[in-house]
Amino acid sequence: MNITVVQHPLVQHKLGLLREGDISTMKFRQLTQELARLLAYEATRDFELETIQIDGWCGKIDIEQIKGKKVTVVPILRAGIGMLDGVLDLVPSAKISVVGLARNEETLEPVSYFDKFVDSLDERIAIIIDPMLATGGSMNATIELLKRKGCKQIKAVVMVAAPEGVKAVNDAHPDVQIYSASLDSHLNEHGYIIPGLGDAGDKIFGTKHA
Ligand SMILES: O=P(O)(O)OC[C@H]1O[C@H](OP(=O)(O)OP(=O)(O)O)[C@H](O)[C@@H]1O
Ligand SMILES: O=c1cc[nH]c(=O)[nH]1
Ligand SMILES: [Mg+2]
Repeated sequence: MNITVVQHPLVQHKLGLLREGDISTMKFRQLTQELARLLAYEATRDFELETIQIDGWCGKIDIEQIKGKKVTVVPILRAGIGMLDGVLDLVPSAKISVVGLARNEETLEPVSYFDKFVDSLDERIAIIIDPMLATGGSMNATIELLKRKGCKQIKAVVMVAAPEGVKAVNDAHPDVQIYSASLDSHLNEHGYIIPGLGDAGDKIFGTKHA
């Protein structure tokens, strides 16, 4: 299975705190941002650098900068929004593309309701963010939208992944690297990740049901 599970102690500690059953909206949101920041650090580790010359205080010097056009971060609505600020802390000049998808609770198929992409996607690295990779339907739909717009370098950053979703993405898009804080056990009969986090969107937006 092609996935990078980030084993950093801070990542594992924060993930454990997120799994608390009756966690508050405030705590879930805060931990999601902290985790997103750490996961983004790992996902950007292989970004290419180029050397440029600038005027330093003592004359011309060579410095390194990230090569190419600015990255685009792609939150999948709604829950992906919860990770956005954490990722932007690390890549503050990133452009943001948005994809709105909601899973049909019966069929588990993603239903598209919005998208808005930045330009020149063929020249940008896209980092898709969504806390949950369950069946993989939402992630694959987003990857397909990006590829249709010409995007060639895509990374997927999630907090928790199910083996079923990782396989679905690996099979359809072997070129897309997946980063996660955890590879969990399986999906239950309702398509929820076990042990997972429950409904991440509801927990981030405070719409969680009793
Ligand atoms: O891998 P999949 O089976 O497609 O499931 C994962 C998707 O489900 C959740 O979103 P949801 O549809 O609940 O929307 P929300 O973010 O508005 O809560 C989650 O945030 C993912 O986008
Ligand atoms: O476990 C899951 C699966 C889909 N969406 C969620 O928010 N959680
Ligand atoms: Mg949801």
